Amino acid sequence: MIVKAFSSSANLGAGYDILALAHNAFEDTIEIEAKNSSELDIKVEGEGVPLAVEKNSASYALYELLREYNVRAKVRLKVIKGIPAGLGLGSSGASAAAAVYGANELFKLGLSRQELVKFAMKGEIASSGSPHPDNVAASLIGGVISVVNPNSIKVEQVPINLDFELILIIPLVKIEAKTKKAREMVPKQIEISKYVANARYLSSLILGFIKGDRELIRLGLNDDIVEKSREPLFPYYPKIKEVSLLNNAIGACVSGAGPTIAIFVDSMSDKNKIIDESLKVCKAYGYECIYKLAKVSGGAWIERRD
Ligand SMILES: Nc1ncnc2c1ncn2[C@@H]1O[C@H](COP(=O)(O)OP(=O)(O)O)[C@@H](O)[C@H]1O
Ligand SMILES: N[C@@H](CCOP(=O)(O)O)C(=O)O
Repeated sequence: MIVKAFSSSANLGAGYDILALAHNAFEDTIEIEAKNSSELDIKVEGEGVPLAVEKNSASYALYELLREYNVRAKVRLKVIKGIPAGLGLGSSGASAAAAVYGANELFKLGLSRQELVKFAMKGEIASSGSPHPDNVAASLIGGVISVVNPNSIKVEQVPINLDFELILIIPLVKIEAKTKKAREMVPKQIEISKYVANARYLSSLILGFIKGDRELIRLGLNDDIVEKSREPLFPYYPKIKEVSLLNNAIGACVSGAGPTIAIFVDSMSDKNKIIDESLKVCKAYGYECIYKLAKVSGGAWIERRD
């Protein structure tokens, strides 16, 4: 069986560990097949990813799912990366999402996409040390998702009533254990005024998506807490955001834990100028960046069943 899942941008605006968006910028592919066996055994194959079951987000998630449902089988799991890892594009989350989605079909477990989030998110323990559900939920379910409850895992799709696309500004860097480091940078305590400002942004962003209100989305694509605390990882971000807004972008935010920047644009935005100016900002800060256009995408899918 061949399964695919798209990349994602998490932490939209002030939606840290809450709001994420699946997009068709890149996709991961998982090959999964199983033979009968008296016990569960998973063999990981792939290039450029850890091959130890407990170190690969896809096999870690798969193991948790199959153990929970007492599946005894010899499973071959091949991870074929299309999403560059460590750049804030939900790379670890996408293959975990594809792995559990494929296993659910292969072993006829009958779980919903929402129910599979609980297992896919465990895969993020392998990649970042924390089971954050946002990326995997977006890659599993598609669209824009909001993690309403991380414990009972309640995830809802946010209706999107504005036509927009993304310009992803992607620095070609390698930050070892990037998301793990980025999560350690988030403050444990904040002033109430910062909480209220971020709650306003989040409210504005979600209302903007639902009402299709460009101005509300622009107001909502801000974060005074997490993005600010992680800025040393992407010093070019404030300037990229400034030049994007000057050229009539809807707004911009850090994609996941970065270093990629997601710029929301529509027919009113000067896309070419935003791309040119943003790449110049990258250079000015000493980074080599590429850009990728993307649209909101669907969730994981079965490419081939046999
Ligand atoms: N299946 C996988 N796909 C991508 N990265 C993985 C996978 N399994 C484990 N990893 C590890 O996770 C890290 C990348 O994940 P992360 O830091 O969350 O960045 P991102 O999700 O932005 O790609 C890398 O260190 C990589 O070795
Ligand atoms: N909410 C997470 C999102 C990480 O996204 P990634 O694409 O950078 O892995 C976090 O900010 O830790």
